[in-house]
Amino acid sequence: MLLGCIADDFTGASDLANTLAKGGMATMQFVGIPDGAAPADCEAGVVALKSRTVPVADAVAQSLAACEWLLAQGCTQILFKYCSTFDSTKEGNIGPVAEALVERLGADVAVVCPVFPATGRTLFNGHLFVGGVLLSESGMQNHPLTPMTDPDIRRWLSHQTKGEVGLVPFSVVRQGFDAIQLALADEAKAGRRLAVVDAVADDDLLAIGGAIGGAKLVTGGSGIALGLPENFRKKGLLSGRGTGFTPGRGSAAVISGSCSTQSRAQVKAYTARHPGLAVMPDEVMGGAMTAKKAFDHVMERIGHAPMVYSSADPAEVKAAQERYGKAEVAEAIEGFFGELAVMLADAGIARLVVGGGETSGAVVTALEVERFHIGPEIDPGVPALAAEGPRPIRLALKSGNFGALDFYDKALAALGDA
Ligand SMILES: Nc1ncnc2c1ncn2[C@@H]1O[C@H](COP(=O)(O)OP(=O)(O)OP(=O)(O)O)[C@@H](O)[C@H]1O
Ligand SMILES: O=C(O)[C@@H](O)C(=O)CO
Repeated sequence: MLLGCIADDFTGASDLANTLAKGGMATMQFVGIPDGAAPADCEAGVVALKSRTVPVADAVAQSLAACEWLLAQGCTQILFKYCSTFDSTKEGNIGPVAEALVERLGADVAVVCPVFPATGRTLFNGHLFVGGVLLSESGMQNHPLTPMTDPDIRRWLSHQTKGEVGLVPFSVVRQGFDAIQLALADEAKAGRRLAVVDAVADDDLLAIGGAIGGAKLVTGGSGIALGLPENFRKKGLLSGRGTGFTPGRGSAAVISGSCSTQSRAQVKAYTARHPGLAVMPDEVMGGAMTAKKAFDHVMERIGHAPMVYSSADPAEVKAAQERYGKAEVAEAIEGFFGELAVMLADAGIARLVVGGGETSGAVVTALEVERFHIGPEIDPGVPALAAEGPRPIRLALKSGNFGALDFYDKALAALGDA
């Protein structure tokens, strides 16, 4: 393995794996830290953790353990992937994990670059924009777990770190390779181990990627990986082999546990043309709706690729959280979807599409997936996946905010056919 990646959630991991596979690296996504060695032909490995919102010490310990495993596989560069909207609180976890990795790897300086232009995330003078709007005005200020109330990424990260955080502004990035390398060397000389780097377009990310070919540690969203495969290709290290993904054949279903605005619009578009079962928190909490009931409902309509969804608007979500507790209702719904996914896979469903990061984590864990082969991109940041493990199902894991309105139809087609 050449490039070792640590992702702080499951959908983020497949977003990054998608970029690396598109860049021509033989890429695998691992679910947690594997017990044994990676397959010998894996050039980029992405270890998917669920560490975005766990206590800081747990996130650091899990990330360091993933780093050790990746180093043992021969990786010469480590990439720490977090969300393109920099999802974190003032306490962490991005800063503490990044600093622990800097220390472990003896890195001079690591870039901090959440930029992902294809989904509208750009960074200018250290300020993060989502679709042209400042992060703190983009809706992310209302995120239930990691409200992003400050768009100044250097300032936000500084709350989380022991050391000072640097900045390589766009005026430098636009000058290209040499200027970026010089600026990063200056940050290192000044003792700044983390430097936020501006970028507004893919070309900027390619230039930054070229300039950090020799870096021991890279941190960012999936965009920062755009230029990395070329560094390995130039050294003649890439085989040019495919990723090992093959499409599935058989019936399909969709699960949506994401309540984001985009997910709710996608659910509406999908259920206008396919059967849909809306699942209410009250029913799940009270036992009126069980995974078995939903399973029977799906199986009666299986020829039409039905969807089961709990996606609801913010007022309904808030009401359910107030009634039962935020963690309790999330756990119950995630458990419900995990159980449903196992029943569907065991009944021979060949293709399953899941909406929502936490929901995806619950489903993938319940299915006991060990690793994924990466298939074609469905929409920016979301690839088709072929699972290895006790249930070799084809899956797509969609981040809440990603995907076009017709995402679910496109995803089912990308996963195979009936
Ligand atoms: N109707 C509902 N009421 C309350 N909570 C819900 C409801 N439906 C889903 N949930 C919970 O809300 C959370 C949704 O998080 P999830 O990560 O799956 O989606 P997301 O936040 O939109 O996606 P991402 O993390 O990729 O941006 C889950 O824990 C889910 O169980
Ligand atoms: O970077 C992103 O926005 C996504 O890959 C993600 O991490 C969603 O949870």
